[in-house]
Amino acid sequence: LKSFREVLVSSEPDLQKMTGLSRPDVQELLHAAASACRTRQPITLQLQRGECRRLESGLRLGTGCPVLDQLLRGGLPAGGVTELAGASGAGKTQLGLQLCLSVQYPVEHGGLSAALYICTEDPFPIRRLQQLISEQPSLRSDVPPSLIGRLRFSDNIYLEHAADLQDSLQVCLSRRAALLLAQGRVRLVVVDSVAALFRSEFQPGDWLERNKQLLTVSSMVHHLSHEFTTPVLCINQVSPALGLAWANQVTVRLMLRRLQATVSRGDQSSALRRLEVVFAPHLAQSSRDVAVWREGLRGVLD
Ligand SMILES: Nc1ncnc2c1ncn2[C@@H]1O[C@H](COP(=O)(O)OP(=O)(O)OP(=O)(O)O)[C@@H](O)[C@H]1O
Repeated sequence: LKSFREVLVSSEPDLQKMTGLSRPDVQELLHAAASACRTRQPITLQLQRGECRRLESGLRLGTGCPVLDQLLRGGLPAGGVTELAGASGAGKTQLGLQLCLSVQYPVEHGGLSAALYICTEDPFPIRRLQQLISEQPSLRSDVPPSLIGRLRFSDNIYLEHAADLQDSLQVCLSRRAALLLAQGRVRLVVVDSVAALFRSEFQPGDWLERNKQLLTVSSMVHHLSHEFTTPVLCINQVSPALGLAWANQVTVRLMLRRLQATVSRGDQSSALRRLEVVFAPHLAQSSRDVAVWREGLRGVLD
């Protein structure tokens, strides 16, 4: 062994064989060689689970429900892509609609501005949106009713229907969404759903082209979110159906599951759901039980 490099590129067992030294002595040799090569003192980083400074102080978009906001530490991060995954009927669209309303409140009530809602598969549920609007005073008892009365919710949701990937969704994201965000007219983008287009447009054999397109879409939403410090919510029916190319661009992944149990309240009943943080740099892996009521998605307290 003639150089530090030779020591450092050898494995512990090889060094033991070459030198006849004991394991602790070989470890000492490696430490000594590493210290001799180091020109600067090492910096110690303390990483704590659930702590991420970049998102720590950042702006959040509240959901309108204190239980969900507590789970999400204030709501959706303004600079990041959140994926909401779950089976059909789980209530993903309900949460997407609710966020389109909560974004319209003043910042002190957890809002930001207006919303852009991009539908790919199903038509936009306009009737349900109208019901959610009329039920806002019941959901948002924290906001003065006079303020709620002044908000013109349906005037501040831009709707787009993107029926295919390249001609519609990519054009919508790169042109219309970018323009609305640059003009400051919108501060939330919901895509409902990304997976639907990939499911319908690609056969299993087209994986290379599929991954290429996926990367294009995922980097587009990522770019929009960071460039304009805007929360982007991507609703997907199954996850992680889109694979690694997609997963790498998502900041937060949430999963909404419909459970067997039912909960009742007055004349209403709802299937119990569980909203779970699958991963997020600033959140612990945790969950809350929720129900879908006339006024929207709300945490169910024990
Ligand atoms: N007016 C309402 N009052 C109470 N609950 C409602 C109301 N409208 C819808 N829901 C609940 O929301 C469910 C549908 O949720 P949603 O459309 O968000 O599902 P999803 O997860 O988006 O499904 P998909 O992937 O098929 O679009 C219904 O099954 C019902 O339980």
